[in-house]
Amino acid sequence: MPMHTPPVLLNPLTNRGTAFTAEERERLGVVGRLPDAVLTLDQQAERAYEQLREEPTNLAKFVNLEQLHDRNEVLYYRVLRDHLAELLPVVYDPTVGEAIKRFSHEYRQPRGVFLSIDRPQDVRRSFETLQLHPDEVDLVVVTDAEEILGIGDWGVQGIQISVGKLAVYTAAAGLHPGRCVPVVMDVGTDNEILLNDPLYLGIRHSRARGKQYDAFIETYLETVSELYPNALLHFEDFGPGNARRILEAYRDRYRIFNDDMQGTGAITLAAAVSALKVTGVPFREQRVIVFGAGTAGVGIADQLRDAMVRDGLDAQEATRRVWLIDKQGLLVEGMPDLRDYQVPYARPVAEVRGWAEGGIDLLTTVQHVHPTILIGTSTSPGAFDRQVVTAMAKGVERPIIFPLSNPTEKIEAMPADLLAWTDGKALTATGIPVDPVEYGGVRHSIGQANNALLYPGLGLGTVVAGADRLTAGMLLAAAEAVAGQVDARAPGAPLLPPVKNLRASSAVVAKAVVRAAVADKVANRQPDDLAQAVHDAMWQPAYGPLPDGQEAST
Ligand SMILES: NC(=O)C1=CN([C@@H]2O[C@H](COP(=O)(O)OP(=O)(O)OC[C@H]3O[C@@H](n4cnc5c(N)ncnc54)[C@H](O)[C@@H]3O)[C@@H](O)[C@H]2O)C=CC1
Ligand SMILES: CC(=O)C(=O)O
Ligand SMILES: [Mg+2]
Repeated sequence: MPMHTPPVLLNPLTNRGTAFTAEERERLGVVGRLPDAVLTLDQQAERAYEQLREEPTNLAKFVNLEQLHDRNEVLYYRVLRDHLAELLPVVYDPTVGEAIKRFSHEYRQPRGVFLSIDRPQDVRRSFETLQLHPDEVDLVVVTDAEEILGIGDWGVQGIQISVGKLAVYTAAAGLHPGRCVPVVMDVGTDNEILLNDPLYLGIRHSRARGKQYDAFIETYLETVSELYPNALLHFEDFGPGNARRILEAYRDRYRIFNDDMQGTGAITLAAAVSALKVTGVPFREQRVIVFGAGTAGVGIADQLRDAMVRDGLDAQEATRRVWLIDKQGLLVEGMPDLRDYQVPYARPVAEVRGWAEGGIDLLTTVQHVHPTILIGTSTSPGAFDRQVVTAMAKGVERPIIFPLSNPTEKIEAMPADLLAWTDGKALTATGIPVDPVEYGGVRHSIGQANNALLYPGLGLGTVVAGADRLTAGMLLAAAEAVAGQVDARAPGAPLLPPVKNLRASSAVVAKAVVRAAVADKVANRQPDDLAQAVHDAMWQPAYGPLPDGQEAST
């Protein structure tokens, strides 16, 4: 018989390692299987952090933290919570992009659920292996990895974005890690690097599309919502065609959320609300250019357009104040390659006649439109260059410029350049974390307009309300709650709350979301004491009493 290791030490949700007391070691049958000393969680956290600091690169830190995650979840989240601003860029954006590219080579052990399009009959039993009851799951994050961050198709390796998004939900908003499930739908990959890599761990064929793909999505949604009827179903980093199609087809039937469209739209709206408090110019007078008209770009366009409608414009007037640019240039009516979701924003031919021969580029559009807001969701690094930015600054006193592409190597412009080119006037926020910038004797803190600053509180609010659906009202409430936490009018102040306050910020967002869910009549719970209910729902990384039934295991 092989040597036995007690399961309590192997399960990261139960393992406490050297923090098990003598009495617990006795009770759990692990006597003699740990060194003698009994450490506190704080001591363990100090040691884990020390080990982490010795790692030479962010990728090595990522691997170190994942191994800790696989050994002891409480300790992992304690370290993450205590050093959130420092470690969020390691477990999430931008390092997670690097980890996704390296997944098959850095692989240590599985985490999450791996669904294969070649075996749709296994979807149900794959989830059943988790042995979770219908009321034991709050959240399922799934990706098909077609458009991971700005780095494209990474096949099965995209599981790490589901894991990373969930780490943020727990660290930032206290979603219980044992009630959250990361999933990858492996539908094949068109990435030749992966298909030709002998160590690639996913299915070795091109991406399934059409009927087979659609049936797989349907199977997924039916199965997960039947097994876990209360769970929020979060979709991440699907390709532009599928992301929107899935949300629109199923948003009325299932409790689904597309983070790249809805979360990004809402955090960008929050940053814009904050910036307009500085400029004093209302939404109905904004002129917006969105550069990169894909999942995130059009999600943002929709949110900003809706803000203009709330500010008094009719839908058509509002749409006319948003200019979308994609690979072919400014999107103009009648272009043969427009995607269906881009069509409403395409400009009339008459408007742009004489602007340019052929495609109309960003600079030309800026020179004609005099935008007040410029958004980057293009994955095109450096696209907001000095010429574009100075042209924009000629037409507006305080240019609002959000280069949102991730990871770092994809960003349209760095804030230091934006501030230098506009003599410190730019109001900016970025998708990646950026250090403060000194300019003109002012220290400018740069808000992180990343959906991670919003979706944790949104998810927590949805869970606390027991909401049947995630409504537009809940998204708007989340955006307003984020914006309400900052006053960007002081020189150099950020447009968004800092990451180090994310836990408190998420609680504020969650309360606003519960109120909106009640107002939208989708809430199944309406707590009398909302602040307490949100606080109680937030899982803390601490060793409580051992759960009932956790006895010596063989
Ligand atoms: N800050 C945040 O919270 C978020 C940021 N993003 C970032 O936005 C970027 C786009 O992501 P998705 O919208 O999901 O991808 P997507 O693939 O749906 O959209 C990208 C769009 O940019 C266009 N594009 C590519 N090169 C271009 C160029 N040179 N000029 C103009 N347009 C160009 C593509 O044709 C496509 O329509 C990524 O870098 C992603 O990391 C996405 C979601 C959230
Ligand atoms: C932040 C995020 O969701 C993205 O870049 O895709
Ligand atoms: Mg994403």
